[in-house]
Amino acid sequence: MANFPLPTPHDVARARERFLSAGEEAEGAVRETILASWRRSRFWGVEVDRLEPPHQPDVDSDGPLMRAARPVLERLEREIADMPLSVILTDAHALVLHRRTGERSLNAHLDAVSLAPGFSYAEQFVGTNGIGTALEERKAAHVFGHEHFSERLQLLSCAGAPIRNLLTGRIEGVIDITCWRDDASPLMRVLVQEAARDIERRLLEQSSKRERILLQEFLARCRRTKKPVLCMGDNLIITNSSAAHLLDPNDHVILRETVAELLASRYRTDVQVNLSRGQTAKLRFHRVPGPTGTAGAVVEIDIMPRTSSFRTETEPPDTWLPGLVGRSPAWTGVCQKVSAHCRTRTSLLLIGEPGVGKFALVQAAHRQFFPASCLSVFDAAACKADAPEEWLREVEAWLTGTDSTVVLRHLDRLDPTAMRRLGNVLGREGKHRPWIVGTFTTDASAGLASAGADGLLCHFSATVTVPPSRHRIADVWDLVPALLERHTRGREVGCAPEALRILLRCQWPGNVAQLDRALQFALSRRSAGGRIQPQDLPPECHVVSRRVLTPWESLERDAIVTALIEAGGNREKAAMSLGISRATIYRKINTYGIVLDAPQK
Ligand SMILES: Nc1ncnc2c1ncn2[C@@H]1O[C@H](COP(=O)(O)OP(=O)(O)OP(=O)(O)O)[C@@H](O)[C@H]1O
Repeated sequence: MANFPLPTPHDVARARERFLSAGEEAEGAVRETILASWRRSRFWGVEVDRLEPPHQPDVDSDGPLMRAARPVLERLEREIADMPLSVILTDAHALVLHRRTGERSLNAHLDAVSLAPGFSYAEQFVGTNGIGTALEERKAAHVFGHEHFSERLQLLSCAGAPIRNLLTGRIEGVIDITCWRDDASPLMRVLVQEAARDIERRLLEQSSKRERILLQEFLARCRRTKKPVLCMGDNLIITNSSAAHLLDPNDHVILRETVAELLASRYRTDVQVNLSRGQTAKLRFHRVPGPTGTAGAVVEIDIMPRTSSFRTETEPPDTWLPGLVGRSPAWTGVCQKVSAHCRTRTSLLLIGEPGVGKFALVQAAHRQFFPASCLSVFDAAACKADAPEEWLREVEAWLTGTDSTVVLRHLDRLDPTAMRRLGNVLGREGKHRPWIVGTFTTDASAGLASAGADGLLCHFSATVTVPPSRHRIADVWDLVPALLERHTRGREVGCAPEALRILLRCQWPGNVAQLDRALQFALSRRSAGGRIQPQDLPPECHVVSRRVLTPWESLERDAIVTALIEAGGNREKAAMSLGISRATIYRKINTYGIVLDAPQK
């Protein structure tokens, strides 16, 4: 508490005027927390005369925070009924989830300044205010009248208190009371702090048995290791201090998605991911069972020895198949298995996401072990759904009449009847015995294993799952030069270290095929030669999220990335060129996980 007289509203108004017009910072004329917040608001580029907080239509009005807060809000609302006060609850990003106001004119004014459900009152969008400033300061804040940065908020006073998850210490939201400037009282701050504590207690009670189990498992693992450890449940991510030190916000996005994917799939192994600062991390994944189903996962993170931008060449492992590159254990393991099945002509179903290299593996193994015989490829995409006989007849003729290799590609495209009939065909023994390989493409968003493949498994003697690129990201080191070489015969085109870093950070939902397309795109922009630079890469390389976008969202994301690159990374210029507000571009950059590393030329 300050032990000198608090500045009068008149002093504050004058200090604000001088700060805004001349950048003067009159010591003592305004509280230090407010001055710090004004500086931040200026740094964010918040416009004093324009108030345009970003809007998100889908607010989570029945999430854990809202459920815990509901009785507390109802009690407060009863207490303030008919008073010129508004009670507001936001999430941890200052997005308003709930507002209840005791007086009509105040209600209308709050609508006019968009302090309403679905709008974000984060400091970076609206400047100093009780909600955003409490989140920035991570403690209760009150902002009276002229202390607000924005002109449009001068008539209001507000007090906000952060609500913490007492298990994790993470801030879950803010409870705020807002009133007219002249009705303000320091008691508002006391009131919101009490309400925040009540909500925190209820959140703790509500936190399910699952979270407690998960937390115990996390603590037990942390006691056994000094390595970075991360724990993830439905609404919970906890890290130990070495993980907190290691990971930045972009890594959190990557890890959250990877762990969610592992939780959703039957895939149970260690995976590799590339962190945004360039290290490769091996994730040791431990599923934690809950009272019903899975409670979540505890993940130990091993940082692999750092390789420089130019990795040292080592001898290719004997598992390498001709024309294929990659030396991650996950990939060489797959090469080994396919080679073994090829040598013994064991019929094989290869399962994996689009573009992971299933067909390339069969081609390479065939070339390695049966170089003199032919490879026959039947693509199920060519099998007519209403008349599959023709395709099946042709397949059968080859299966029973040749000892070459027969590849049945894209078996996922067959409908159940055609699959059953193909099963019968595969069951009939022919005079010759070719090596039969089926490929089954799974949906990237459905995880590694797919229920659709189950019906086919019994018709093949073995199955091999080809892991997606994001789980063997170190292979990108070898893939980039190999794929470039394919498209630039005779032309010397390399990849600058900064561009390679971006390629290593990408999640590649379309796998090697997508990496190949990205390199072809970059080459088309480098027709004059020279090394590929970050700005040559396609827009999807500049994002860290792997959320599946609608076609419209992809177009929007690409337009924003392109505008940002053209504006040299300047968000304001990019927003202007797109004809959208600065607040909107900030929100979209967050939503799409757009990351532009260095200032772009
Ligand atoms: N390890 C690798 N080394 C070199 N090229 C690779 C490797 N893996 C994949 N490729 C290349 O990536 C592209 C996609 O591979 P491929 O067609 O085999 O994928 P797929 O898994 O069969 O895809 P889909 O299921 O979508 O048909 C091809 O150009 C292939 O040559």
